[in-house]
Amino acid sequence: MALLARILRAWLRPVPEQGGLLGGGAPRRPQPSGARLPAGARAEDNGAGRPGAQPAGGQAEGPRSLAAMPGPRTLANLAEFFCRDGFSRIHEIQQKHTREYGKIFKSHFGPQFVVSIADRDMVAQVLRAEGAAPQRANMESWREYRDLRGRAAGLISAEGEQWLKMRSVLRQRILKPKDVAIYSGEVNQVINDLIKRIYLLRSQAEDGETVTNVNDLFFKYSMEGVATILYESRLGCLENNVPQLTVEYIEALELMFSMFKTSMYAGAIPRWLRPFIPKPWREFCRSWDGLFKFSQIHVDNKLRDIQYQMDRGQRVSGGLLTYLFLSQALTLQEIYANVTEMLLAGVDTTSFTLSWTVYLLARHPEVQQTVYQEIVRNLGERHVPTAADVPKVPLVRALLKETLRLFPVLPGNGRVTQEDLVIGGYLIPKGTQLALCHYATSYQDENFPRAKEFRPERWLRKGDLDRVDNFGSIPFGHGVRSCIGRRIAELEIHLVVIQLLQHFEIKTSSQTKAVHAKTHGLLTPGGPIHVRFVNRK
Ligand code: HEM
Repeated sequence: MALLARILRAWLRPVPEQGGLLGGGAPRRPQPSGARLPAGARAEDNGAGRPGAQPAGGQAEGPRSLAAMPGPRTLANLAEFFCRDGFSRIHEIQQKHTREYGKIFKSHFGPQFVVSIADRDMVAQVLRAEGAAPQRANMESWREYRDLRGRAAGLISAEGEQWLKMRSVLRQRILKPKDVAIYSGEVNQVINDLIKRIYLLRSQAEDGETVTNVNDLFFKYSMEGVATILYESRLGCLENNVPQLTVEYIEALELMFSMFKTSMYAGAIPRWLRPFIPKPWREFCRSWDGLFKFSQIHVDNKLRDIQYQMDRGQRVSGGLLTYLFLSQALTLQEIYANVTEMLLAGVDTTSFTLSWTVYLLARHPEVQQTVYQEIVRNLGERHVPTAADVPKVPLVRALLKETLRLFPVLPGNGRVTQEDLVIGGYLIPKGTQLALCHYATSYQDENFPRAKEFRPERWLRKGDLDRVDNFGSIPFGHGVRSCIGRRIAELEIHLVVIQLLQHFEIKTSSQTKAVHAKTHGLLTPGGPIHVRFVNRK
């Protein structure tokens, strides 16, 4: 009974705990910074508020306190997640709560306290106000693992000065389109293997055309593509017999992603409960061990190659890893950590986006035909594209933007406020965890007319002065802490979409089912996607 009472107390009282992959829902107890609070504003949170509540302290003007902010009640929220499988519907819950409580609302998830924002202009306000080293979420569990094993933090888990130093090194090689354009050749080799694999899988299908699980196919493509750039070597993911080391890595990655669901539960479990519920933390560590081991082996292999060339007085040149070694701007431990975290961040995100793209193309033949015609008109039927060709096919870029608007792999992003902010009329104290709900904003008609419809052309610029950037859809985040792998992902997706459409017409098959998105940290297709790859005449 005493234990039960302790658990309930922990659930119902906000205390700091751990975050998800890139910050969705990491908790932080609001830290009132009294000196900066306007009179009448209370920083502490007293439970669920009511829409339209009066400002605290009886003042008619000035920002309202968090106590006045509406939001679901703690127990109702718990029931939503634990009894109604809310973990797989986080994106829908964003929309539901926005309808019920408005575009800014608060929620408790066990010991976690989060202010959610589902308004384009408020999101812009938060992101434009951020300082030199924004904090996405409380990455306590990630850092705890790294301290336990004596490992360094990478870009995702590092903060402050340490993050700033690593970001300024890495940004020099992969942040701009021209930095990654040099990888077109390597990416095209991977695409070549992918297309061969599609021919093979088709030949094994009864109708000679259907591929029954494009999710799996694109997972292998993305892993091979990202690793080609990060490790400067091939892994063999698209071969018939995938090397054992890669198989082990995929297992660790799968464990990590099944862990996101588990770690979301774990995020609500205080550390002192671990002896009673040990599995989530044990698996979290086991999975990180596997991911680090894999990266370390590949990084060490490359390091040996470089050393070998240097010992023979040969000129050494190469990509990202070679640059990191030669510049010595990062320690070896930091290189391991960054490559590990980038691979983790880069594989599923890219592969789920590709799966959604192909699904949408199969479901919308008229859109597919328009994109194909643009490719043929501007690049030809057989030309193997490079990064330099992508601006000639604006519809391909628009296709990716529209896919990510409808299915943003990370349906929400996070920030921990670094100073007191007034947002939507509420005073948000420094240290508050914000959830930026860009799944919800992506589906608001005021941001995107006929928002539910798949219309890539909405992203086409009408003239040189026209900017279609829209804070309603920011699938790669925004600002100095935005996705550092964005240009890599775009290169991999743009080039493969062009080549897929040059080779095949993508059609639904009798086995293609409507696929519902599920969130387990990432927005994934809820089941395998089947499509037919029909030869172009
Ligand atoms: C379609 C593919 C991808 C999507 C939608 C995506 C999305 C995101 C988002 C939303 C963030 C958080 C940004 C913010 O807080 O403002 C992020 C961060 C990050 N992403 Fe990506 N990402 C993708 C691909 C990649 C790839 C290919 C890599 C690496 C090769 C990568 C590496 C990272 C890293 C390291 C961070 C943390 C950056 C930092 O904290 O400084 N991502 N990504």
